[in-house]
Amino acid sequence: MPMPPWGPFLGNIPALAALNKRVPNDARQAESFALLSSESPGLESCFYVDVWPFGFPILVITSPELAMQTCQTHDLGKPDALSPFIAPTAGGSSFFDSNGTEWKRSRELFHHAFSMKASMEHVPQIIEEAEAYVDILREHAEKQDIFLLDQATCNCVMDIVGNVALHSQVHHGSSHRRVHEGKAGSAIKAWATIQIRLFLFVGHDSTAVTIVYCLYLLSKHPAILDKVRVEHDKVFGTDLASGTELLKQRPKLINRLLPYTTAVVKETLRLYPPANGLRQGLPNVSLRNPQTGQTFPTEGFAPWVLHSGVHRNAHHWPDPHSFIPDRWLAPPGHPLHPPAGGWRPFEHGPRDCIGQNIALLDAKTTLVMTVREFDFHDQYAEWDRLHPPRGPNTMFGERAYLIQKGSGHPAQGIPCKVARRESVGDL
Ligand code: HEM
Repeated sequence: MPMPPWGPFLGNIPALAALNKRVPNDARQAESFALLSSESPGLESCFYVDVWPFGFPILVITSPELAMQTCQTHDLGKPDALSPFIAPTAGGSSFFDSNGTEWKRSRELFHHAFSMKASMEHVPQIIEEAEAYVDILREHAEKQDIFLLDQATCNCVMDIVGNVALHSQVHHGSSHRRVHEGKAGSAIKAWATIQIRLFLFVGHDSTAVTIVYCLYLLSKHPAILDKVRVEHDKVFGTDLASGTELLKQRPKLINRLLPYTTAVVKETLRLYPPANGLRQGLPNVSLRNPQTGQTFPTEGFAPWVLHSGVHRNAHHWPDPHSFIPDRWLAPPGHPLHPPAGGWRPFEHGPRDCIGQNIALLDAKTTLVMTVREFDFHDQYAEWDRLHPPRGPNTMFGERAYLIQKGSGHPAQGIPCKVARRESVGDL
C-alpha cells in the first residue's frame, strides 16, 4: 500500500507533522499533499493516509488515470463525512452532499437553470456587477492605497452568484407552482432555500478566487498580459466604453472569440484549483494503475481527488509549476498538449460542477472589463516587511499559495495596489 511513513500507534501523523513544518503553517492540506506526492517516489499516483482519530481514512489521488476511474468510471457517491462541513452553512442537507435519488432529483431540477443557454442569460447581470467592481478598483487607483484583492473581488462576485441562485429558484418555482401551496409548499421553499445557500457557499468563493488569481498571474507575466490585451482590443476595439456596449449587445462574443483569454483562465485554474473531488469508497471498487497493473482498494477510504496534485503532476504535465497558457492552444501530439483527464478543476462525471458555465463566463467577462484599464501590483514585499514570516511562506516557489477558507483562497488575500493605465484616459 503506498503511504507516507506509518507507525502502529500514531499512523501517518508524525510523517505529516514533519511535512507540515516544511510548508507555510496556513497552507491548504491539499497543497502539502501535492508537494508530498511530487517529491516521494511511489506516491506519485496515489497514497493512503491514516490520521485516526483526527480524521477519516483517505486515499489521496494525484494521477489523471486514477482520478478518471474515481469520478467517471465508478459510481462512487459523496461520503457521509462531508455533511458536517457543508450542512451547517447551507442550513441542511443539500444536493452537494446528498446521494442516490435525493441527489438525482435535485440535479435534474436545476439542470436547465445552469445550462450554457440559461447561463448566457446572466451575462448582462455579470456585466453590471463587473461595472461595480471596476468602480471599486477605480477608487483604489485614485487613493493609491493597499487593499486585499481577494476580499474586494469576493464581495462583488457574491452579488453575481446570489442573483444566479435566485434566478434558478424562480425557474424552479414557476414550474412547480402548484406544490408551493400548503404544507408541501413550505417544505419545498425550505428545500429551495438550502440549495440557494449552497450555490452561494460553493459558487461565489471559487469564482472570485479564480478571477483574483487570473489578475495576479497576469500581473506577474507582462508578456502574457500584453497578448490578452491585444486579443481584447481585436474583439472589442480600443475604446473601453464602447467595448462594454458591444459586450452587452453581443454577449456570445465572450465564448466565441477569446481563445487566449480562455487559455489564461484554464491555466489559472490548473495552478490554483479552489476545490477538490471527494467520494466514498466501496467494497467492490478498486482503482488500477494502467502502467504498473497495481490495484488500490477503496473500501473503508474516502478517495480524495487532489486537483493540485493531478494538475502539478510532473509525470503528466511538462514544466508543471509554470504559468503557460499556450498549453491550451497546443494541438494533440504537441509536447505541451494537456493530458487526458489531467485538468479537472470542476471535476468530471455525474457529480461535476453544475455552475461551471457561470463561473467561466464570469471570469472571462471580468477580465475583459479590467485588464485593459488597470495594472495590478502585489504588495507582498511590503506585507512581509510589516509582518516578518516565522517560517516558510511560499509553496511551489509561489508567495500567493492556496490556504483553506471555505474554498481555497490566496494567502493573506493578496495585498495589492492598482493603477489606471495612462493610455486609458478619463472614462
Ligand atoms: C471557478 C469556480 C468553481 C469551481 C472551481 C468549482 C468546483 C467544483 C467542483 C470541483 C465540484 C465537484 C466536487 C466533488 O466532486 O466533490 C463542484 C460541484 C458543485 N458546484 Fe462548483 N465550482 C465553481 C463554481 C460554482 C458555481 C458558480 C456554482 C453555483 C452557482 C457551483 C455549484 C456547485 C454545485 C451545486 C456542485 C455540486 C454538484 C453535484 O454534486 O451534483 N459551483 N464545483
